[in-house]
Amino acid sequence: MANYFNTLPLREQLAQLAKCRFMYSSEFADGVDALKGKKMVVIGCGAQGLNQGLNLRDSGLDVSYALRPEAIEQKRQSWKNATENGFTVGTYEELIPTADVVLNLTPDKQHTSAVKAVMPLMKEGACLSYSHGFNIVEEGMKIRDDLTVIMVAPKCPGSEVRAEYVRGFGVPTLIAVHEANDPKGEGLALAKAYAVGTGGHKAGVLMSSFIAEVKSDLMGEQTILCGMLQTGSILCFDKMIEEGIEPGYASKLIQYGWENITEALKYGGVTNMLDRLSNPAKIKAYDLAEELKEIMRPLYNKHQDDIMNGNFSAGMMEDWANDDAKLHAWRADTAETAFEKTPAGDIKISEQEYFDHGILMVAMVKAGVELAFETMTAAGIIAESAYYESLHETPLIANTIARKKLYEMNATISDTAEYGCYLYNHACVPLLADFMKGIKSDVIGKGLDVDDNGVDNARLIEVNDALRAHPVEAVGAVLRGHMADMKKIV
Ligand SMILES: NC(=O)C1=CN([C@@H]2O[C@H](COP(=O)(O)OP(=O)(O)OC[C@H]3O[C@@H](n4cnc5c(N)ncnc54)[C@H](OP(=O)(O)O)[C@@H]3O)[C@@H](O)[C@H]2O)C=CC1
Ligand SMILES: CC(=O)[C@](C)(O)C(=O)O
Ligand SMILES: [Mg+2]
Ligand SMILES: [Mg+2]
Repeated sequence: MANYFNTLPLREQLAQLAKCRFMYSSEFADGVDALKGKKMVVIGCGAQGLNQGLNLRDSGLDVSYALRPEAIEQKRQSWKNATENGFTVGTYEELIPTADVVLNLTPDKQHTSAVKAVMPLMKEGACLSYSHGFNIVEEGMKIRDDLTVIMVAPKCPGSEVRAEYVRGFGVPTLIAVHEANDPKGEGLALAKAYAVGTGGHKAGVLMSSFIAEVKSDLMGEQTILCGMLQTGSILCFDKMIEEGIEPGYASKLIQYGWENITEALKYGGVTNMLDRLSNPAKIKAYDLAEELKEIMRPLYNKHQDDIMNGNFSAGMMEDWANDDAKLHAWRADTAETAFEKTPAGDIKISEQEYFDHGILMVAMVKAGVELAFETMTAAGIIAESAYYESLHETPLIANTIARKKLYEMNATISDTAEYGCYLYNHACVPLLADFMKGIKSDVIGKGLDVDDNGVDNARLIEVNDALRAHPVEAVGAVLRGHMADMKKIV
C-alpha cells in the first residue's frame, strides 16, 4: 500500500484539504434514525471505543463489542471496559457477520491488520467507520467495493467525548464519506446519525474529508494540543524549581493551571484568556507570546510540512515496525521528569491566581493556538477546522492533565498523538533554551511585582486591538455562537 494523499495531483490534494462545511443543526433533524435498529459492532474498546459506545447506547443505539480472542481469554482492559459497562462482547466470528456498521476504534498502528481481519466477515453492503483517517490516507488501505466507508472523528480525547456528553453537551466532530466507498449513497446519512449519537452535533460538525481530517488532526495533536502542553509543563516546572518556588505549589500550578486558563479560552477565545490578566500582565503575556511565536514558527512549519509530505507518517511507521521502540522510550523519559514525579501540593490556589502566577503559561497557550491555526490555514486547512483542532480542543486536553498529569494525557490520546507529542517536545525544549534563560518567577510562580494596574494607554490599545484582530478570534466567535449547550467545567 502507498500513501494515498501522495498519489493525488496537487489540484485534488487542495480540493480535499479544503473540504470543510459547517453543518447547521437543522441538518441533524433526523437524529439517530438512520442507525435505529442497525447493529453497531465496535472493534477496540479503548479511549474512543468505550466512550463513543457509551454515548451511542445512551442515544438509543444497538452497540456491542467484537474483541480479539486474547483480549477475551486474558480478560484484558478492553474486555473489562465492555463487560463492566454491560455491553455484549463476542468474537469477530460471532458478531462481525451480524454488523450493519463496524466501528474501527483500534489503534492506528493496528488498522491494517484489524480491517484485514474483519473485512472478510462483514456482510454485503455493510458500513465500516473510522475516527481518524490515517489508515485510508497515509497507508492507502483499500476497502471492499460493496462496503460504505465513513469517518466520524471527535476533535477530543476519548474520556472528554463521554464527559461532555454526560454534561449535556458534546465535542466538535468532523465527518466524512470516503468517495471510493459509498455504493448505496447512504454514507452521509449514517455519518450524521453517528455524530448525533455521540453528541457531536451539539458542539459543531464539519462536513470534511478523510484527507482534511488527517492533515489537521496530526498537526493539532503534535503541536498546541499535546506537544506544547507537555513542553510547557516541563519547562515551567523546572524554571519554578530553579527560582526557588515550593515544588508542591509549582506542580499544582501547572497540573491544574492549563485547565483553568484554557477554560477562559473555551468560552471567549484568546482575547478572554488574556483579559483575565491585569493590564501589566496582559502586556507581558502578549510580548512573551510574540517572542515564542517567532522562535517556534519554523518548528510548526516543519511539523505541518512533514505531515503533508508523508515524512511524519513514514517515520512513525518505522517505529511501528521497530516495536514502538521510540514511543516506549519517550514515554519512559516523560515519566522520569521532575514535573511528573512531584505530586501537586495540598495548597489552595484560586482560579484567578492561576492566571496571575501563570503569565508564561498563558503566553504559551496563546502562541501555540495562534501558530497552529496560522500554520494549518496556510497549508490549506479551512479556518473552522483549524479552530476546532487548535483552540477548542486545548481545554479538553488540559482536562486530562488536571486528572493525572502528562501520564493521563498521553494515556488518553491515541498512540499516534502521543508519538507526535514526544517528537515535538524533543525539538521544542532545546529550541526554547535561550528564551527560558531570561524567564524569572514574576511570570511563572510568583506573579508580577507591581503595585498598581497602570500601563501606557497607547500600548494597551495596541495589544487589545491585536488580540481581537487575530483570525482565530473571528471564526471562534461564530462557532462558539453555535455552542448553546456548552457547560462550565471549572
Ligand atoms: N484516543 C483518542 O482520544 C482519540 C483517538 N482517535 C482515533 O480513534 C482510534 C482509536 O484510538 P484509541 O481509542 O486511542 O485506541 P486505544 O489505544 O485506546 O486502543 C483501543 C483498543 O484496541 C485494541 N486493539 C489493539 N490492537 C488491536 C488489534 N490488532 N485488533 C483489535 N483490537 C486491537 C486494544 O484492546 P486489546 O489489546 O485489549 O485487544 C485497545 O484497548 C484511532 O484511529 C485514533 O486515531 C481519534 C480521536 C481521539
Ligand atoms: C484526542 C485527539 O483528538 C487526538 C489528540 O487527535 C488523538 O488522541 O489522536
Ligand atoms: Mg484529534
Ligand atoms: Mg489524533
